[in-house]
Amino acid sequence: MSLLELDDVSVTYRIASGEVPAVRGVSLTLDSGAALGVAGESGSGKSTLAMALLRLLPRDARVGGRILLDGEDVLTMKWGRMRAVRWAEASIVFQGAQHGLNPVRRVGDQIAEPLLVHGLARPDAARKRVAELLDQVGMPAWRARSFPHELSGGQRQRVMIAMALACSPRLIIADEPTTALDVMVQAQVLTLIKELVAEHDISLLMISHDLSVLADVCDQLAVMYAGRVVELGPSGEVFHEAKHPYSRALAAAFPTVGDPVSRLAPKGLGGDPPDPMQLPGGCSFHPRCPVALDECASLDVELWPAGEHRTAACVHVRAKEEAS
Ligand SMILES: Nc1ncnc2c1ncn2[C@@H]1O[C@H](COP(=O)(O)OP(=O)(O)OP(=O)(O)O)[C@@H](O)[C@H]1O
Repeated sequence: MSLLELDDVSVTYRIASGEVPAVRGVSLTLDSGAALGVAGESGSGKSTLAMALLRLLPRDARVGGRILLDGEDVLTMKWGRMRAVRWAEASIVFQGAQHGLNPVRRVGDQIAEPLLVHGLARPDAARKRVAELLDQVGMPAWRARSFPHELSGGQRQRVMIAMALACSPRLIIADEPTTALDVMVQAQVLTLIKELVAEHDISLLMISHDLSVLADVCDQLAVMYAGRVVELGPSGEVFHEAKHPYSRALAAAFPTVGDPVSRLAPKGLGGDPPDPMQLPGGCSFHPRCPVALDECASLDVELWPAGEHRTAACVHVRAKEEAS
């Protein structure tokens, strides 16, 4: 059964000079207990999509489509219900924990806050739960008394994860949870996320520009380009044998040391992602695509079946499918 279902979700920011179509017609599902990764370069709309899920976008953002969390449409929820859902049913871990934590409050108080606000524990029980949560993220209980500036980047990110776990949500959205960390700490935090998700049967929607990280943690991978999903499928398959030329280039941009598959992959992408206010006609990727055909300048192909449980939005995939 799907815990999260996105149906034709779009997000447009209204700014002084016009409209920015940041997310365009995204449909995805995340099953209970599963992990879905959303990959893409900077500006592809990943964070906008994540924020839309819990209605955390600024007022100038207009969201369309349907976002069903356990069958309930997030976009039409009353604010009271929305507040109850945040933390308790779905929580979010942001990129760079220094921005997510209050610098002048002890971390234990911050971890306890969602429990107290949602009336899930009285202060004494909340204190015990904080110690338990710190233990789960590999930190000693006395750290509850620390202020964020007394912790390392990795420890701060662990605190954010403890906060996200506090109310035992069914869904955690992790937006670049390890990007600001050095490689060793990144690996530790990723292992922690994997373990916690498996142990607590939590569904995970994880966002990263790094396909290799997502392939390691997630079951399914969605690759976004210019606000659209251009490829979707089991993560190992999308990472190692991507069907869309953009996913192939993205995978090649993060070669795995000693992995012959990634060494054979095409080189990283040239050029820049397009300005969403001036998207190229046809397939948005065609000006950067190494295998573009003339028709790609005018034809915007939808997601086509690309093997079992896989889809990709590319004219070559469509041609192969039509020929078979
Ligand atoms: N508040 C805003 N007002 C106007 N445009 C915005 C706003 N926030 C984001 N955008 C634009 O929406 C597009 C998608 O941005 P978003 O931050 O979702 O991308 P991203 O893939 O998460 O990038 P990154 O990895 O750099 O965080 C970008 O073109 C960005 O400039």
